[in-house]
Amino acid sequence: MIEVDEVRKQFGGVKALGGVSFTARDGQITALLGPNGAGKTTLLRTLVGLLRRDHGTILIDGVDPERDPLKVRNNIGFLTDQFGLYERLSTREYLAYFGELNGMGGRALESRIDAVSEMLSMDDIIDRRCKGFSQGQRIKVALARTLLHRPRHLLLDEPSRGLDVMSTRALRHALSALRAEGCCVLMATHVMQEVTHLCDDVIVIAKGHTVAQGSPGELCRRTGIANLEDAFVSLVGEEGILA
Ligand SMILES: Nc1ncnc2c1ncn2[C@@H]1O[C@H](COP(=O)(O)OP(=O)(O)OP(=O)(O)O)[C@@H](O)[C@H]1O
Repeated sequence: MIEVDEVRKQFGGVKALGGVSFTARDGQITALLGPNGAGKTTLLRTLVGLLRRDHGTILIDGVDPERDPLKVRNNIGFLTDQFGLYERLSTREYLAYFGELNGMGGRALESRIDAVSEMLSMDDIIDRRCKGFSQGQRIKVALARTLLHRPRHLLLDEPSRGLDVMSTRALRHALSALRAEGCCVLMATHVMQEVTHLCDDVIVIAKGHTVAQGSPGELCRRTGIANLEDAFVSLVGEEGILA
């Protein structure tokens, strides 16, 4: 479970997070929805301890990432918006390398690589060198790396960007399977269809503040608007969209 209370973060004069509070539960996929610049990436980076917050409380299964970063990182998979692949390595070699860094090895690592490759439909790229991979192929490899050590918490920054229809479906199936295993998934996205069909809970943030939290149905009921996209626009306001 991820518990966030009144988290603030400022970069010089830019207030990226002005007071974000929410709870993301185990066995649920929680969407982080917000206009460009709302603070989603900053929030995810702060949750994994890559950025220090200025104010507020963060607990990942009761552990503060600033107090015990190693414990929290062992318990989290983070798909960032910036990732580097090692172009001279094949996907399998790349995953084996990061698996070993996470303390995995031997047959267990080999079969986990096979399982993740199957989960994300990566047969065509698993034994190819990463050099020249398309954006969608690169995201798949990064996602596979994120899932390798079976993290209890999964933080994803726009995971479906650049993915084709089949890969998007594979991603949805993978996330549904992880939810069924009790994983806590927190996912920043701009794809409303994904939120409607996949997510149990939605956190709406605008200008660094939590505006609302609830299921897609609850947000529609609260705003009196049947369509989630229109409900979202109503919650953040035109000002939020243009910020
Ligand atoms: N390292 C940084 N230095 C200065 N400003 C930053 C830094 N990182 C983020 N910001 C600013 O903080 C605000 C929030 O940015 P953030 O990337 O978290 O938004 P986002 O919700 O992820 O946006 P998008 O949907 O466009 O990816 C923006 O105004 C951004 O310019």
